Parts: sequence; structure tokens; C-alpha cells
Amino acid sequence: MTPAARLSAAIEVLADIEARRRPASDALKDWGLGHRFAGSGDRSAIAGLVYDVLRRRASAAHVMGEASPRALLLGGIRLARNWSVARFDDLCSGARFAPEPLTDAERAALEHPSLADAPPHVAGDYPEWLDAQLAEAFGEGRVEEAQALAQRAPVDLRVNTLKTTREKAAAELAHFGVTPTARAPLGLRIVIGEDARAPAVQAEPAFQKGWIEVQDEGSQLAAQLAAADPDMQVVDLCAGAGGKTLALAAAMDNRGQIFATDTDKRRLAPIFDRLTRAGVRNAQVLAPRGKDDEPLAKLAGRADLVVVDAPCTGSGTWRRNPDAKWRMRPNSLDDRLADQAAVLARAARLVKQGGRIAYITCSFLPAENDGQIERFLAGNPGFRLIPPARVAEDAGLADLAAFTSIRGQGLQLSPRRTGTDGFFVALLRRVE
Ligand SMILES: C[S@@+](CC[C@H](N)C(=O)[O-])C[C@H]1O[C@@H](n2cnc3c(N)ncnc32)[C@H](O)[C@@H]1O
Repeated sequence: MTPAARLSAAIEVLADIEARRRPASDALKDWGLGHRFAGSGDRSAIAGLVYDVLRRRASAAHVMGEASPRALLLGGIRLARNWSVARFDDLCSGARFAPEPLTDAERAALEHPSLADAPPHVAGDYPEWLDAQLAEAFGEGRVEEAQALAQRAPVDLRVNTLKTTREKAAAELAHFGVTPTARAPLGLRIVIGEDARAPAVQAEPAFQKGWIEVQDEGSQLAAQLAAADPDMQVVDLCAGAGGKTLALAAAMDNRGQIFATDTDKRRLAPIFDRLTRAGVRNAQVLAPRGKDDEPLAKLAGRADLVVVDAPCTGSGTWRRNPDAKWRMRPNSLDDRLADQAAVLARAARLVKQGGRIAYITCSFLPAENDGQIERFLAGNPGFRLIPPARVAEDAGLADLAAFTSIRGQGLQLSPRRTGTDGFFVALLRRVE
């Protein structure tokens, strides 16, 4: 496909997303199935265009003065990739498979795309109903924080110290131009190029050998902040596909014991292969056998550390899932708040006296973070908050103390603050 035909295809996919209010991934998949002549390079280039536009959906509509799929594509790419008007003129030629030529109004809008008079939720590209929560989390800096969340994310890798060292992995992956992550001691970063194509990391021998895992630097830091020791009994209560379990196992040097579980067996399914590939020997996966089964019943009051990588809105990962931010609704936030309270209550039953709960979300919404911790502490007088600065210091990440969350209950990472996805981490100690 020509670059111009890819633009037309991206407009078609955006039209499908808008008309049927469906996830971008579904619309892209269907487009691929209906256009079998398109190769993988075409499909990933089209996906790159669509996701770049979705990151800037509101500001694109603002600069173009309308929200048609074509306007979103033109405005979104202008803002996200800084293309010149001449480049658009070249591609939008009206030739076969190419978009129609620019109108005078479109050209004028693309020449001077200004967000000077845009309200915060438009300049920052987020749903208007979340404005109060962004203001609470980030104060005056909310537009800049949201703009950082509207950038394309890099691909971060965590080097598995059960198999290799960061230096060896970096040498093996030099062709990706990897650089060490700034804060996570085992991370390697790959910056995505202008075409937005993600590197095929999974096809690399280093990946097949279990040397590396794909894991955002913020997620790596969250696991490190939990400060798991080699002699601990650790529960990973919301283990999902096992990203945190793998990081904890390496931090514990394959010693002690990790019990990994999740209420959703399907989400847990990939963990088995991942543990094998990574050479993890200190993790047991305990899948629930039925709706009311508690596979961890025998551990009640015995765990040194319970990691709660809580189900959340995922607002901190908007860089990677830009259509999730537009699809988010107030009732989905309410559902997640109820889930989080339930998982915290479960964690409280498992932890021993003197043990800790590490509460983690990939969100910046205070209701899911500080608010959830405040409610838990009010209802569980036997627990105390470990001061966030102490948490950072104990994990060997003292610099993170500067990113204490708005109401002081945890550490709040974000693309603007720490160059990572948005993560919240709070630690609670059971004292009685
Ligand atoms: C953020 S994801 C976990 C990601 C995973 N820890 C990782 O690092 O790859 C949250 C998980 O919590 C699970 N979950 C939801 N409610 C739960 C509950 N009450 N108890 C345990 N897990 C729960 C979901 O199925 C989901 O897999």
C-alpha cells in the first residue's frame, strides 16, 4: 500500500470506531480481515496512525473545527507528528486510494493549529467529566500531565536477573537502540520511531531465552517498591498474566515462596508459560476452582507481603490505550472502586502481624489511590500507612519520594513526573 492509501485506510478505521463506538483494536482487526492484500507493515502503519490520532482526538477536533474521521486524522497527525502542510498536500492528492485534496478551510487549520483558547480537557485530550479529578491529582499542572499522557509510549523491557545481566541483554538487543531506563535498575528502553511501529521484541532470541520481559518502567518500579525479600512468603493476589510475579521472583532470587492467584482464570492462563520461560522456581499458581473458592485459605494471617496490583481504570496507561480514555464512563470507575475495596479486604485477611500490603494501581485518579487507602485505614485500625518517602528509601529508590501523591498516602508516578506510565503505590503494615 502507498503511504496515501494507508491514510485513507486510517480514516476508514476511525469512521468505524466512531460510528459503532467499538474498541480500536477490534476495528483494526476487522479492517485487516477485510483487506487481506494489506501486509503486516501496512497494518501496523495504519494502527500507528489510528492510535496517534486517538491520543489527540479532542485537540484534533478543536484545531480542525469539526470531528469527522477525516478531520480527526488530519488534525491528529498534524499535532502528533508535526507533519507539514506540504506533506499533507502531497499525500492527499485525490488519486486512486488517496484521500481527497485539502479544502481551503482544512489547509488554514493545518497551517496554524492553535490550542491557545482550548479548555483544559481539550488541550490535555481527556474526557471533560474527569476534569475535577485531574485537577485534584495534579492541580495547575493537569494540562501538562495530560499532554504527557497523550504522547506515544516507549517499549520498556525488564531484564530477568535469573538468567542474565542488564549489560548482556543490552548487548544482545543493541540493534533496537536500547538505552538503560532512568530509574528502574533493570530496565531497557526502546523509543518508537515516527512511523509508530512497535519492534517485534517477542521474536527475539533474548526474549525466547527468558532474558527479558516487556514491562513498563513504572510497573518495574512498583514491583521494586513492594520490597520483597528472598526469605518471604509473598502473595500476588491480582497476578493476571504475571508481570509483577515475574519481577518479584527475580527480586527474591528464586527463593522464598510466591503464591500467585487471580479471580479470573483466563487472565491467569499466560502466567504458566511466562514462569517457565523466565526460569522461575519459587512461584506457585493457585487458580480458583469456583466462584466462592478461596485458594489461599490456608495462608490466612501468614503472608509477609500481599501484593495487590488492583483492578483499576488504567488511566495511567492512556499512552498505550488511547481509546480507553474516551470509552471510560463514571459507572466503570464505581465498579473498579468496589473491586479494589474487595481485594484490599481479602489482602487484610492474608497478611500476618508485622507483614505488609503493597497496593498498586496504574491510575492517577485520587478516588482509586489516596481515597481507597484512606477508606481502608479508617475501616481497619490494625493497619498503619508506611510513609511514602520511607517506602521509596527502603526500596533503594529514594528519589521517588519527590513524587508523593496529592493526599500523601502513596507515590504517584506519571509520564511527566517520572517518564513512566502512571502508577500509584502505597504500603500498609499490619501492626495488630
Ligand atoms: C492490573 S491487573 C493485574 C496485572 C498483573 N499483576 C501484571 O502485573 O501483569 C488486575 C487483576 O485483578 C484481577 N481481579 C479483579 N478483582 C479481583 C479480586 N477480587 N481478587 C483478585 N483479583 C482480582 C483481575 O482479574 C486482573 O487480572
